[in-house]
Amino acid sequence: MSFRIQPAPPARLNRCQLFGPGSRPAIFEKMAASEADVINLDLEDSVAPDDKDTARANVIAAIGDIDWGEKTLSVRINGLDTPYWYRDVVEILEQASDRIDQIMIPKVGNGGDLYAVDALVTAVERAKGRKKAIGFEVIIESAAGIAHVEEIAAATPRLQAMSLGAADFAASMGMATTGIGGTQEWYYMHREGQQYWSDPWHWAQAAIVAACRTHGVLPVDGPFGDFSDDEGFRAQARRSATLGMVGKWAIHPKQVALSNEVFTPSEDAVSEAREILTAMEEATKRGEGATVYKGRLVDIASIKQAEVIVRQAEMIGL
Ligand SMILES: CCC(=O)SCCNC(=O)CCNC(=O)[C@H](O)C(C)(C)COP(=O)(O)OP(=O)(O)OC[C@H]1O[C@@H](n2cnc3c(N)ncnc32)[C@H](O)[C@@H]1OP(=O)(O)O
Ligand SMILES: O=CC(=O)O
Ligand SMILES: [Mg+2]
Repeated sequence: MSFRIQPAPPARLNRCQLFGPGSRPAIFEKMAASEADVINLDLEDSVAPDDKDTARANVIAAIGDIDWGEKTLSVRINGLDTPYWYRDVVEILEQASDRIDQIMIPKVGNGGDLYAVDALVTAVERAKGRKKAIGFEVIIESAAGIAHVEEIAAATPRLQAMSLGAADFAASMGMATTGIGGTQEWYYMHREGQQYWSDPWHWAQAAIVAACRTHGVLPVDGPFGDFSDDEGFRAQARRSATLGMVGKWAIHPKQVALSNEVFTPSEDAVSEAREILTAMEEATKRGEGATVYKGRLVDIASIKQAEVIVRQAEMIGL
């Protein structure tokens, strides 16, 4: 046990991040009207190379012109391996209104990548006298990214959130699939004529959650490509929530309600968590560190578990 106290992540909702291409301004108002906690206007992979300049201009205008309500507003810039990213950073910070909350940096490979973006962002913010320091979020979506995940989580105090990007991750790892998240046909165990599907994303998700929790960053599950498969999305999101992730991307508006459903604790879960806290308060008054709740052990660790759910419920206002 370290003497260091685990830092709290940013106290804001991140149950669903809705993405939309910066080259498709007709959907921006629809994104703003959605129930997503976070909006990601994309300049990266959903925008064709010839549209990069127009998309950047659309996004810069939309940041100030559209009423984004209480949402966290984020722009996904292009990767550091492209000729576009520095202009994304410079033009957004020179021209966009203070309504932007964060930029998302894709395909981060090590802590030095974030140092480089931080240096550029800091210089432009100072030059323009911007009062609101912009936050960062990153996507772990390469072999290098997952190999250096803890260094990345620790790289800058600007970092708020970290997502697993299953599509690029699979490509970078050489995984034999074109599926984006969810169950993979060939990833199964075989016993006595039966197949049992396992979860190829689990180990990377667990590494991301551990790095994020160590450094006070929000861990988020990325895209689930088959937006016709609601049950597949739910199952993926439930596994992520169980592992400690706080939310998931929506790459189509119909995934927003599914994600909010999974990452909002149910009434039963919240009542049970509150009852555990009460049971432990009473146990503490009796001088006991452990007691029985509904026929099972609860102890001081149960207080911390229950507090995770109660804190989330309080943020949502349940
Ligand atoms: C996989 C790796 C990644 O990097 S994922 C992150 C980057 N990708 C993206 O940002 C893609 C985001 N999604 C989209 O571009 C679109 O949703 C795609 C998947 C192309 C589907 O668009 P479309 O064919 O218009 O869908 P649809 O006809 O079913 O739309 C129904 C109504 O919803 C709207 N809509 C569509 N997409 C969005 C969105 N992202 N946000 C908000 N609204 C959206 C459509 O305009 C349509 O609205 P209406 O009913 O006509 O009023
Ligand atoms: O950017 C996201 C991904 O899955 O790739
Ligand atoms: Mg990607």
